Amino acid sequence: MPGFFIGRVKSLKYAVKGFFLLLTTENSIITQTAISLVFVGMGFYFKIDRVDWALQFLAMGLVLAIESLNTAVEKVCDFVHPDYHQKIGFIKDIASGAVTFAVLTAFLIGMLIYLPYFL
Ligand SMILES: Nc1ncnc2c1ncn2[C@@H]1O[C@H](COP(=O)(O)OP(=O)(O)OP(=O)(O)O)[C@@H](O)[C@H]1O
Repeated sequence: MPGFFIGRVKSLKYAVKGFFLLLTTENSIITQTAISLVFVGMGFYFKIDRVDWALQFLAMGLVLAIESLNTAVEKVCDFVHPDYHQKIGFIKDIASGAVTFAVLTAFLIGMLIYLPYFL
């Protein structure tokens, strides 16, 4: 049983390490984080309500999580096959497509929250 808990703590340690690696080394994640912070600022400026904060954080988390997985897929592709290959291109394209789903969802949530303030 103690082995189970030691294993979980170690997994958490690696997860936190990966979190900081993404935030400090990956330009796409740094950019998405900066955009998220702009929306946090907008949330304070327009005094959005609790549900809108929750939806906004959900949208930000969704985009950052999918973008992080996309980065991992790109790294695996580049590691296993650094040269050009049609299948690698296809895999990278559909991984980016997953990011597009998340970004479109976040865009719709952003519109629903902020559009009324501009009308
Ligand atoms: N080895 C490859 N073989 C075939 N096509 C590739 C290969 N590498 C990249 N591509 C094509 O180029 C696109 C961009 O790939 P790339 O790895 O540069 O990602 P990116 O979107 O520019 O991400 P990042 O800016 O985070 O590196 C892919 O979606 C794919 O269409």
